[in-house]
Amino acid sequence: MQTIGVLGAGAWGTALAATAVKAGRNVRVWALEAEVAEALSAGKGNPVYLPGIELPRVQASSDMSILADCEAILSVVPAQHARACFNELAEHLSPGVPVLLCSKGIEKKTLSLMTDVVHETMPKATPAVLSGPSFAADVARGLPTAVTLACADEKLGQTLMQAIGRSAFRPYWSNDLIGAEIGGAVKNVLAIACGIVEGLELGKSAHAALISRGFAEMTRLAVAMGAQQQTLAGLCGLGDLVLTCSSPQSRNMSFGMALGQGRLAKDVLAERNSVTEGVATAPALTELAAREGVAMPICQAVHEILAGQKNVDEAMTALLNRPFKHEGF
Ligand SMILES: NC(=O)C1=CN([C@@H]2O[C@H](COP(=O)(O)OP(=O)(O)OC[C@H]3O[C@@H](n4cnc5c(N)ncnc54)[C@H](O)[C@@H]3O)[C@@H](O)[C@H]2O)C=CC1
Ligand SMILES: O=C(CO)COP(=O)(O)O
Repeated sequence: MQTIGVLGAGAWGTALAATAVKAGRNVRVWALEAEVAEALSAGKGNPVYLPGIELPRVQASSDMSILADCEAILSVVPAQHARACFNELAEHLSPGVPVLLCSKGIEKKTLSLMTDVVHETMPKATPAVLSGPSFAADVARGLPTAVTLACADEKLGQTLMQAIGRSAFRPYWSNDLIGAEIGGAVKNVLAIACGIVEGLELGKSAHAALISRGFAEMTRLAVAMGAQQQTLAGLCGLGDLVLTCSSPQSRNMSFGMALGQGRLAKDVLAERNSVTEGVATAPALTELAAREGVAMPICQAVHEILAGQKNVDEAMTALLNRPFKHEGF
């Protein structure tokens, strides 16, 4: 597998393109913005979404035909834009090409996971999932990182791992796509909750309790949707939850911190050009949890705050006054 396409040139798409180049691949990138594509093609990196990071020259364009003939595609567009992008990508994709889903979210309108969106829009593509604790800036700087690469076919999984992996970027194979997807999507909503706890200065004990009880929510939903429980204990579940809930480098966590400090969601979001995936995933998760009959009180509290149904203090009081119960998942 020599030629890799990257759909989406935000911070993560850029970091993954850099990784694939370092792993020895030819890399072609589709960027929404022509100026981003021009900068990437000129060897100037991505001054809009990942400034200050060097990226050796890649072929980039804002015309999606650049991805035709790639042997694998890394999809790194925000979850709410994936369907529209895949509809366009379908015209350029050869049958059977693996599409490695690297974004973390659930489609709000349909409650679809990204693999579902691939099946619906590109039925001949082979979906796989890449998810785990990995800040784009860390990966682009070549700092050590490990991620889950979930793919139903182990041989194809090995091929994809060889294509993009290297010593500083270590993929681990799993056959559990649903577990990998749910882990990545839920941790973003929980990171907003952790940020709120941090912004309210409720202390590290509350923070740790939230991570543990949030992990129980993530696992419950994933298992109800057919995932293996052990997947959630891995990089794409607990690993990413710990990373994202522990650092204001996370957009979701820093967004939550701002809410905890009394700022309005719309004001914080208006200041950003980057995506805060948990904002769209929170309402989707609340609906999914109801559909699957699982309790996700922390994620629901985040949704209620974002929907203006409760303020931060009311949501926190409601969580703290839930009945005492058995600790299990
Ligand atoms: N930044 C990170 O450290 C990591 C991000 N991710 C995931 O990767 C995905 C992309 O995030 P980032 O690369 O950080 O994005 P970003 O926040 O750096 O940039 C936003 C991206 O959204 C794109 N965009 C905006 N409107 C669009 C539209 N209508 N159609 C298609 N694309 C559109 C922009 O072109 C840009 O590429 C998200 O799902 C995120 O959760 C996953 C792991 C790490
Ligand atoms: O997914 C990430 C790290 O694994 C990035 O998290 P944020 O989108 O919250 O910055």
